Formats: sequence, structure tokens, C-alpha cells
Amino acid sequence: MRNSELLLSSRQELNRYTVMIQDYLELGKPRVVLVMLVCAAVGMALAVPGLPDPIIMLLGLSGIGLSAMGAAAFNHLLDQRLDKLMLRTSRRPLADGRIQAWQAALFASLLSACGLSLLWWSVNPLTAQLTAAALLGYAVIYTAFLKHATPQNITIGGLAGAAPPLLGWTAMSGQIAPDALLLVLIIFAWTPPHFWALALHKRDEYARAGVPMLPVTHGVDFTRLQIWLYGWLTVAATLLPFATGMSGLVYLFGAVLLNIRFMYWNWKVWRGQDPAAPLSAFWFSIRYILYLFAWLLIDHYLKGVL
Ligand code: HEM
Ligand SMILES: CC(C)=CCC/C(C)=C/CC/C(C)=C/COP(=O)(O)OP(=O)(O)O
Repeated sequence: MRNSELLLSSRQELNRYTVMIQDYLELGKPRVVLVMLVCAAVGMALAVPGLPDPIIMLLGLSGIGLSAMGAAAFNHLLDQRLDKLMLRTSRRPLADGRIQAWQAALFASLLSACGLSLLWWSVNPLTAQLTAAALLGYAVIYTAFLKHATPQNITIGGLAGAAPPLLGWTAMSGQIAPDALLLVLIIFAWTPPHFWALALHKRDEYARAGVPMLPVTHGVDFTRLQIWLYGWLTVAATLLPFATGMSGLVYLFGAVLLNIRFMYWNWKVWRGQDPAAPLSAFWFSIRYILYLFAWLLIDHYLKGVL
């Protein structure tokens, strides 16, 4: 083989590996997990006065992240047939046949086992148990049952996605505190407006695939109203950290600004006059939750200084 041919084939080999790594990474829904890890990190910071122990923080975030990615990979595995039916998900590695079911099962099991063991042995058993509950809640209860059974799938399944700040909190303090549950409540209330905005936009795909999401079972108008109402519930939940004295005026300032924008988009969705509003509301909901947790963190550290 000539040198140029050798170079070409090693480049092709490298490309194949890069694509394979990207496919496995995609199974773990890395962008969703990254936002969850931010929420977990804020839970860690708020659980203790001063700075959290960096070693526990690293071990805790690794364990939570690996477990959440494991749960997401199980979701890909169990949903592979459904994912083939929807345009948004049809190019996923399993749905598209780029990864085999046994490979995904092995990957999901390895990630979950590594994540949970790391938490059990190097953080604390309570965090490992709560993370295992969230993993099963999303991968099994939501994906295998609720998603196909009831339009309330995400209100109940949302509890698993809302767990990260509590997991961060227990990783650092070893106990479940009311303040940590407030943070869970915020994400729990936020999940319906977050997801139903996307479900409105993708209503026809869900209908064709036979998934009983709210806009499919109860119609578009009812879903718009629910987004508006759950939006207010989220606003109320976000005021609780200030009302209970857990966070101060800096947080309140940030939360009010974010809530104005959040309710502006939810209002646009509710009115139903702008066909682009649901997708814009969905994307804003992600920035909203990220920035809200950032404000909690800023407030926590400024409280010590101001
Ligand atoms: C059961 C609860 C939840 C449901 C049903 C849900 C649903 C969804 C769906 C269907 C997508 C689109 C995914 C895609 O196109 O690949 C999405 C995207 C996203 N979700 Fe959620 N979500 C939930 C909870 C959460 C939570 C708790 C967080 C973070 C704290 C979160 C953060 C995100 C982010 C960052 C994206 C964008 C991902 C990207 O850019 O590809 N979600 N969500
Ligand atoms: C241990 C722990 C913290 C677990 C949480 C796991 C986790 C990654 C939850 C993500 C929530 C999510 C993106 C739901 C969408 O699922 P879907 O199946 O309805 O959406 P899809 O159609 O895009 O797959």
C-alpha cells in the first residue's frame, strides 16, 4: 500500500471511530444531562455553608451524570420502534440501525452500574438509592409504561427529571432537607410547560405514532391553557425559596425577570395566534431553568458577602 493510501485509510478509520463515539454519546442525551448536572451542582452548593468539597462534588456529579446517561440510553433502547415513527427521532443511532440493541443494552447497563456504584461507594448510599429511584422512574416507569398509557405521563415521570438538585444536596450533606425539596418542586412544576410546548409543535408526529401526549388526547386548546396554568404554578414555586428565607433579594430579582419572560412566552402559546410560539417557548424554557439555578447560586454566594 502506498503512503497516501495508508493515510487515507487511517483517516477513514478515525472518522468511523469518531462517528461511533458520537452515536454512543447521543444515547446518553448529553445536553439534557448537562443541564441536569448544573441543577445538581447548585443543589450541592446550597446544601452547605461556604464552598462544597470539590472531591465529593466531582464524584457526585460523575455518578449522577453516568446514571442519568444510563437512564437516557435505556430510554433509547425501549423506544427504538417508536423513535423510528417520528421524524424528530428517526435518525437516532438505534432507530437508524447504527447501534444494535444488545450494544445499547450493554452500554446503558454499564453506565448505570458505574454511576450507581460510584455514588454508593464514594459518596453515600442515600444518594445512590435516590438516583436509582430516578433512573428507574425515567427508564422504566415513564418510558415503558406511563408514556404509552396516559397524557399525565410527564407530570408523573417529571419527578425523575426533577430529582438532580436533591441528588446534589444529599451527595453533599447526606440528608434530605425541605429546601432541597423546594428545588425539586420548581423543576417538577416547570416540566409540563417545558414539554407540552414541544408536544404542541410536534402534535401530528405524536398522533401518527399513537403516543397519548396531551395535545393528542385533549386537543391543542386545552394544552395551551394547561401550559398557561402550569406556568403560573412554576412562577409560584420559584417564589418559595425567597418566601422561606432560603434565598435572598438577589435571587428574587433574577427570578422575577426570568418569570416575566417565561410567562410572556406561555401567554403567546395560550393565545394561540403565533404558530411559532410553542417552539420558541420550549427553547426559552431550557434557558429559563438554567438561568434560574444560576441565580440561586449567585444569590447563595452573594448573601455571604453582602
Ligand atoms: C419527564 C420530564 C421531561 C420530558 C418529558 C422532557 C422532554 C423533552 C424532549 C422531548 C426534548 C427534545 C429532545 C430532542 O429533540 O432530542 C427535550 C429537550 C431538552 N430538555 Fe427536556 N424533558 C423533561 C425534563 C427535562 C429536565 C428535568 C431537564 C433539565 C433540568 C430538561 C432539559 C432539556 C434540554 C436541555 C433539552 C434540549 C436538548 C437538546 O438541545 O437536544 N428536560 N426535553
Ligand atoms: C438518574 C436521573 C437523574 C435520571 C433522569 C434521566 C433523564 C435523562 C431524564 C430526561 C428527561 C427527558 C429528556 C425526557 C424526554 O423523554 P422522551 O422519551 O419523552 O423524549 P424523546 O422522545 O426525545 O426520547
